[in-house]
Amino acid sequence: MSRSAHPAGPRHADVLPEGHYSAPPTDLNVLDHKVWAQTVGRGEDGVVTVGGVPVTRLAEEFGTPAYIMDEADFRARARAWRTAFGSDADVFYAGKAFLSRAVVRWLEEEGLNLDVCSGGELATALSAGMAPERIAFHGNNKSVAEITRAVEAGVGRIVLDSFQEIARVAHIAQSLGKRQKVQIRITVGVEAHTHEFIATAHEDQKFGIPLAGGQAAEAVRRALHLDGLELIGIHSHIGSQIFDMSGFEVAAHRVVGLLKDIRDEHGVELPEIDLGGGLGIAYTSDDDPREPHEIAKALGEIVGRECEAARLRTPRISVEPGRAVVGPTAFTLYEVGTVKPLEGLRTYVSVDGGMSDNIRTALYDAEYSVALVSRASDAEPMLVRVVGKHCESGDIVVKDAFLPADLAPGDLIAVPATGAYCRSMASNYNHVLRPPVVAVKDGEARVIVRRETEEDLLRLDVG
Ligand SMILES: Cc1ncc(COP(=O)(O)O)c(C=O)c1O
Ligand SMILES: N[C@@H](CCCC[NH3+])C(=O)O
Repeated sequence: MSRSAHPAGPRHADVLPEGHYSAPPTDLNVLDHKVWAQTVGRGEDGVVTVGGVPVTRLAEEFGTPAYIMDEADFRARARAWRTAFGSDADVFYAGKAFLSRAVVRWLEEEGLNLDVCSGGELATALSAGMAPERIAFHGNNKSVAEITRAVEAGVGRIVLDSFQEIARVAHIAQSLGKRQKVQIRITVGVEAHTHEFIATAHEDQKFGIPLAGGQAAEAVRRALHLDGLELIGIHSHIGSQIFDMSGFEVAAHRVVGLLKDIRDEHGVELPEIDLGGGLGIAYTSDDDPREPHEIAKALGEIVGRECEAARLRTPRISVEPGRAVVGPTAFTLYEVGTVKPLEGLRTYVSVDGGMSDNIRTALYDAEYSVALVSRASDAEPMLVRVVGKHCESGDIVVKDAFLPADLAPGDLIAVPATGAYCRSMASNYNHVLRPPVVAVKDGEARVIVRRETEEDLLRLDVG
């Protein structure tokens, strides 16, 4: 995710501080569709529209800050994954990226399944009418209550993450008189090229059972002999926001290797493998994401080739994209509150949200871009840091970016590519109310997750 510092042109060369900014774009009014949702555009009056609706109308009707989601774009991306993987594979959307009942319905209509990783996500899916057999249940520490609910509901699979969980799920299923379909999540020992907090396939982290030292093989041995379990496959998820395909390829190779060992030891050919999510998206114009059909082709080829060499029946593949489906489909709309130029440094632009609606910059040093969306401007670019309203100097939304020098309080600015892991990781820090999610399509806008109110906040405070 790193970018190198560029000389920023004569106007800035003598005043720019150390940083990781690119040169200012030649025209700040242009919106790059690498990072903006597909139906976003700038009208003749300079106001940005999405799904045919001007952002000024959205701000008036729904307030700011707000996450604005392009429903047509979400559906198109979901469909692109479905089409790329075809009928021999399953696509499980990872609900942790962003989940709401409307999203569950879109997924069902577009033919995607759903990965949930908590009782809350499971409850959301079930309450929206998702067929339980299309749900995969994840997590490294599912509670007994969560497992019981999932087994009772009849989820399509539970992904087992530890030896204790193998025994726990078997016991719960058996006591409910059921045989639960399960996969075992293994750690393939790949160092994914991403931020260390979101890499999950190296050995020294909490997820999965290591392939190393025969541990995964031992987990399979146990699962195959427990009456409450039907072992249907092996799962691997190497991390998130990954551009380099080689990690996925190594993972696929090692998972197929384990299938072969299982066949050789037990005479059983497991019918499925899941290769997780993790495909990166463009947060800035410097990022070059891979397309679903590229990953489908690469994974299909490697699994097919290796299974043929091992004389294994090719298992059904599944994948779990989250960010790559929903990330690019939304932007966060903010109103500018104050504009504070710091001589020789940069201009601090304070917005009406911050780290409570987007923690990713503080947590992962993530990079974002930003644009003035309530009007066009021909003013010179100025180097800005977009910050929130929280009592924290690390409350940064966009670390280094350029906005027009005539930016003023009351202007609307928007940060694109905030569909994934922003609303789902939002907090009430400083008792700030979480923003709504507004879905826009064909000239219509509707709230799919409403803005939190002070009543919502106080309802929980029962002391
Ligand atoms: C098991 C599992 N599957 C899928 C995902 C989705 O990842 P991403 O949003 O990067 O596609 C995650 C999160 O990293 C995960 O932990
Ligand atoms: N929440 C992370 C990714 C973790 C994905 C879940 N395993 C992000 O915002 O990038």
